[in-house]
Amino acid sequence: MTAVHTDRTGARTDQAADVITGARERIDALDDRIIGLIQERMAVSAVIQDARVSSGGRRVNLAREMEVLAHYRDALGRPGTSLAMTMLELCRGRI
Ligand SMILES: O=C(O)C(=O)C[C@]1(C(=O)O)C=C[C@@H](O)C=C1
Repeated sequence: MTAVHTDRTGARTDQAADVITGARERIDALDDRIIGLIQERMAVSAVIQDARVSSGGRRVNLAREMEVLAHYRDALGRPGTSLAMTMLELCRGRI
């Protein structure tokens, strides 16, 4: 690769392109696992919500959602709150 060439990695050298390609494969594998965990979380959340609704309760439990939001914020900072909100929307739909 010449110094001015950029391939789909955006790298300017073959060495950097190899590092990026390898790291992207790891990211793709991690994303597959993360998506699988999210789907598993959605299924567990549905069990909880169904049990609550079947018992006459409400689908949503805001006190518990505050705990979930705090958990993500404490671990990941402010963007963690946004991530948790998206996760909750995936698990219980929009409110
Ligand atoms: O923990 C519960 O009570 C749930 O229903 C699970 C869950 C969640 O996905 O974390 C989903 C909906 C509720 O509003 C709160 C939390």
